[in-house]
Amino acid sequence: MDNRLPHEKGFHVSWDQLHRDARALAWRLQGQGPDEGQWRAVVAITRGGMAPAMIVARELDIRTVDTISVKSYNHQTQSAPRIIKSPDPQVIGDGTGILVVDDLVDTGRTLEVVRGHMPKAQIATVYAKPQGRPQVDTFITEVSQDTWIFFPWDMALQYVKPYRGSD
Ligand SMILES: O=P(O)(O)OC[C@H]1O[C@H](OP(=O)(O)OP(=O)(O)O)[C@H](O)[C@@H]1O
Ligand code: HPA
Ligand SMILES: [Mg+2]
Repeated sequence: MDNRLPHEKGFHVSWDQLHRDARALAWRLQGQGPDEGQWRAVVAITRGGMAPAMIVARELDIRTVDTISVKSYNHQTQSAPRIIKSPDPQVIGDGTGILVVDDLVDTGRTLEVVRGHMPKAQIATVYAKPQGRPQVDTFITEVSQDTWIFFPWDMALQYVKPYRGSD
């Protein structure tokens, strides 16, 4: 057990679970926006933030949705994050009234870059690891730092061998 690689400690999230957790995030966020509880727009951090951002925008009735693309991981290896697509500056301004949504925060480096771009935005993720927690304003479920979260868009159903048996 202890000789497993860190990413082999897996937290596997189904579409159903993701939908439930993103809805729980929307429930937690409702009424917290700066303008009578509402936000002007949602900005999804692509690509993983797009599914939860859609669900949150639907629940909170936010019709303006933009994206920011931050590239840092190649599979499970991280390099210096950089913005490869910015949201419309006329929509986001300094981030006031903007709700930024991502699937998870791990080291927090992605959100650090996003915060630099929109200092006044509120940042929400569905899942959070301890190292990245200070970068998030609102999240739903915390998982340990040595757990790798597997999302439904990265998985497929497949046969699993029984614990006992010849093959
Ligand atoms: O807190 P950090 O250590 O910076 O990691 C968190 C980020 O890493 C993943 O995105 P990734 O860069 O893999 O791109 P993707 O969303 O397109 O899969 C995840 O969706 C977060 O955006
Ligand atoms: O645990 C994770 N799962 C998927 N993508 C990620 N990007 C950083 N950490 C993770
Ligand atoms: Mg991402």
